[in-house]
Amino acid sequence: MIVAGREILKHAHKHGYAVGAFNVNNMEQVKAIIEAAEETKSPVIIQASQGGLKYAGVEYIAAMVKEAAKNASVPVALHLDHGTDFKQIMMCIRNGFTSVMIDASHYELEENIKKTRKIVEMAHAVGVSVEAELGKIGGVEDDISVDEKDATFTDPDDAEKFVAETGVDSLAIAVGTAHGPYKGEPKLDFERIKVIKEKLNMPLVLHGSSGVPEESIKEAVRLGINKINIDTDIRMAFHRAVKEFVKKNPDVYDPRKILSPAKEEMKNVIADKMRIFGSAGMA
Ligand SMILES: O=C(COP(=O)(O)O)N(O)CCCCOP(=O)(O)O
Ligand code: NA
Ligand SMILES: [Zn+2]
Repeated sequence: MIVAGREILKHAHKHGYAVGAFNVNNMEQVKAIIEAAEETKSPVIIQASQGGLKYAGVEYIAAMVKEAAKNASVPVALHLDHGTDFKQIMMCIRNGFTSVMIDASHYELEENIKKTRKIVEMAHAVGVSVEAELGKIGGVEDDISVDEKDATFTDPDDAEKFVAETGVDSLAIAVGTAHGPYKGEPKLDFERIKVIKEKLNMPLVLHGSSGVPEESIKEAVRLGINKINIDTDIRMAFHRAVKEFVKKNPDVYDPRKILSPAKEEMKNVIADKMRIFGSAGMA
C-alpha cells in the first residue's frame, strides 16, 4: 500500500534501520524494486529525480508506482528526489507523491530555511512528507552536479537551527558521500553522523550511496541513517545485464527479451541492499 514518507521513516528511526530509496525512470525499474521489496518483506521508497520525471513524465511515474504499491503487501512511499523547482514539487504533490525533497542546499542557510519552510507548509497541509538537504553533497549525475571543492559537510549546529525553523520530516546530510561512481573509496565522517543524530533525533538521509562499501553503510545505519538513496548501482546492474544479453543474443530484438534479464539483475541488487540496510523483514 502507498503511505506517507514520514510513516516509513519514523518506523526506521524508531527501530534503528534504513530504508532503501531507489530511483526509477521506467517500468522495469519500478517492477524490480517492488519485487525486491516483496521478496525481502521490506518497506521501500520509490523516487524519481527531476531528470527522471522529464524522461518519463510525472503522470507515468505516478501511475506506475501507485499501481505497483496498490498490489504490494509492503508499505511504499513515492518520493520526489532533489526537487528544486516549486512548480515541479507542486505537480508531484498533485499527482499523488507522498513525499517530496526540496533541495535548496546551494543557497546560504537563511535562504535554504526560507525556501524549505515554504514547501513544508504547503506539503504538510496535504499530508505529504518533506526531505531537505543541508551541506552540499558532491558528485555528478545529469541534473545534479557539485564540484568536489564545493562539497561542504553538514554543520551539526546549523542542522539543529535548520530543522527547528523548517519542520522537515527528514534531513539529507553531507558526510563524505557523492552522487555517481567513486574514483577512490569514500571516507564517511562517522563522528559527524553520530553528533547530528544526537542533536536532531530524527530520520537522516544518505545520498550518493552507490559505491559505498557495505561495512561503511552498516556503520552509517548503526549511527542513525534511516533513508539510503541508490541510483548508480541500479543503472550499472541494468547496463551489465543488457550488454551481456545483447552480446549473447545479437539477433534478438524483442524488448521484452532484452529487458527481462535487466529487470532480474536490478531486482537482485536491490534485494541485497535491503538486507544490508536492515529493512528486510521490517514490513
Ligand atoms: O543520492 C542519490 C543516488 O546517488 P548514487 O547514484 O551515488 O547512488 N540520488 O539522489 C539519486 C540522484 C539521481 C539524479 O540523477 P539524474 O539527474 O541523472 O536523474
Ligand atoms: Na555514489
Ligand atoms: Zn541525491
